[in-house]
Amino acid sequence: HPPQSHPSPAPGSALTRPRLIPHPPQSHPSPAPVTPLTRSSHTPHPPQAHPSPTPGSPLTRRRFAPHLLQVLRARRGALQVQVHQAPPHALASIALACRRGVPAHPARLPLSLPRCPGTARPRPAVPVFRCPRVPVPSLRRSRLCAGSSHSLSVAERVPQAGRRAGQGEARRAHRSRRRRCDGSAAAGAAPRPRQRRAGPGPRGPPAQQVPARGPGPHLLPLSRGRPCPGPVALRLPGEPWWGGGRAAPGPGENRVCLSRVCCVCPDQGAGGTRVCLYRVCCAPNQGPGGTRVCLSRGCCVCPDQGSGRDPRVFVLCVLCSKPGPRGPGAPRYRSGRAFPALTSLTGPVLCSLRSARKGRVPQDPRGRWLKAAILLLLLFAAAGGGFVIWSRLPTQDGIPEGAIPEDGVTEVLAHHNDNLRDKFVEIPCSEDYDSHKRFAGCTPRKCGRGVTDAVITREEAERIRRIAERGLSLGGSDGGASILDLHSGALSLGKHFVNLYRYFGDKIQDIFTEEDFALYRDVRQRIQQRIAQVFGISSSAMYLTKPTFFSRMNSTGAKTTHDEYWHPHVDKVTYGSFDYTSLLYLSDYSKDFGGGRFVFMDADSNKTVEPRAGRVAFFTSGSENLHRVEKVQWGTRFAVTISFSCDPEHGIRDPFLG
Ligand SMILES: O=C(O)CCC(=O)C(=O)O
Ligand SMILES: [Fe+2]
Repeated sequence: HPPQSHPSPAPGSALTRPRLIPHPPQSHPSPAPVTPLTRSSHTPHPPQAHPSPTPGSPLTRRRFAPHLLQVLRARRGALQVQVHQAPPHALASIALACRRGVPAHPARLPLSLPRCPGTARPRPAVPVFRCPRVPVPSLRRSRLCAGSSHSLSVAERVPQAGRRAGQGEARRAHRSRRRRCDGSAAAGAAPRPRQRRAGPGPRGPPAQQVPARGPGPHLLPLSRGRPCPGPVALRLPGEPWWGGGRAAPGPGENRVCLSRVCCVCPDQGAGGTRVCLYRVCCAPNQGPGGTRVCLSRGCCVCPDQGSGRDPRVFVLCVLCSKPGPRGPGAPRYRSGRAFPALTSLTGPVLCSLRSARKGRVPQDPRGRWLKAAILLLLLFAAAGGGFVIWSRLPTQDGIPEGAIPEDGVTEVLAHHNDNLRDKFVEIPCSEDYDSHKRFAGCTPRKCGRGVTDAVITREEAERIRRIAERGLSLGGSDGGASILDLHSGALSLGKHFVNLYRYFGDKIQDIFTEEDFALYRDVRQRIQQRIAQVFGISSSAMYLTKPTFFSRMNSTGAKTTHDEYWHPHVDKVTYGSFDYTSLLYLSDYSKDFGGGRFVFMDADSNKTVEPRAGRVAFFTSGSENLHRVEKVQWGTRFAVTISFSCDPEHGIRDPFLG
């Protein structure tokens, strides 16, 4: 479902590209007559035809922003491969880590990037240099783990720290982690940073695109978790739960502690987990955060933010577990008990009962007793608190029952039978925009959400829907969500995407007419003007950005994470470049399809927008507008996501035929 994973976009910036639509007909003969793509007949052009990562030397910390390192190291040091073939979610996380300046699309990068030489200083590819350095608190100074990237940078430091400091803390932590969590306990095995796989997010790539390397953690289902102990949320009372934490500046800016030994950095996560960490985990018993489950004393996950069994969520937690120093000066729980060292944290136990056994080293009996006690405790918790946990288990769509009311408790912001002239609700802006370059006359100062049925007529919507139907009929996802991006040509096909323009070449004119495209351009122009008017900004300071795409959703089960459109997400986090999102609905809720309502997820309640042909919903893209789409229950839902950025560098052109 990620429009970013456009199969083969033309290199170069969309703004400078002489021709937006690539037509390399020689190598890809166009089929005639125009027929739907089938897997046997189409010739995909996926840069994602991932070559195996080129082994490079470990990237040194000195050279890379740790955030970025995190992302890159997650692909085992294969910088060039990582960046080049980065699936959309990885790019998003790089962008997130770097905050800005990271190319928005892999195609803008040189296709063959230099290897990182074994010993010499690595010569990283373009994006690395574009990342501003962000100070990360040193391990020694910080007793709290500052989230995944911090922890990962611990892992990075291990070999050096180990050599230098012998039995240093980092080395112990690393050994312990390996022994318990990654199943690679064999003596002498090379230190291996945890593979982080970005979560699905609303538009994550298929998991199989990021193959796990080596034995991964043996994951236990979330149901073995237990409700969180009181979190130390760095949040002021009364602050909205999405209002962010008050914590140290820098990457830990939004850091929120789930316990005294585990903090997360919402601004550093990747993929779906980043949505999870993005405030939700951090919400102390409010909103979706109420569904938070702790896998260990210091490690919580949000089952409502993606599959609770998602290893990515888990791994992040593992990385979070970090022991505080021992000794008299060591920090203590409120109870007065000292923080346990990592070896006695329950995280690893939960992480891998099996692998922990395999790689076990002799332990002192106290540790064993402690473990037994913890296990017993968990058993009791499972029995006694069974109902609580059960009631919070994710439902089929990944949303724990009770956490997000399905019906009844929600407020309807826009009913499908209403014909709304203009409805607008102003809400305070989140801080998301502060971490991006601001553009006068565009970057939101006034935030909110609006719905209007007065910009696009139902007839226009119907015509647009027919364009979508025509295009999507040529392909279509195996799962319940298909996309068509007229700008890049990306079209869902089976479990992947193909480039419509490449495939059909000039034959594309048999599918679409210039009239179709003119209508599409006109419609987006009018939506842009309305957004500008409502938010009091200048329309000319807004740039259409990618992904802008048609979506077709039905009740077919998801076959890949692309199809999982229902995850709560924040567009600015998911897509990076978005400042204003708009949705033009092309079919009617309750007439053409059931389910599939758009839901703003606020702390106090959910607010739904019921799609209606010609209806435009628009909102600022930051976390003040966390949202999701309900699963479609029956029928087919068509919509267009039209997105705008204030950054001209992220602008894309309208599609033209010919
Ligand atoms: O189709 C919708 O209603 C919402 C889609 C969405 O949230 C998105 O494209 O980011
Ligand atoms: Fe969205």
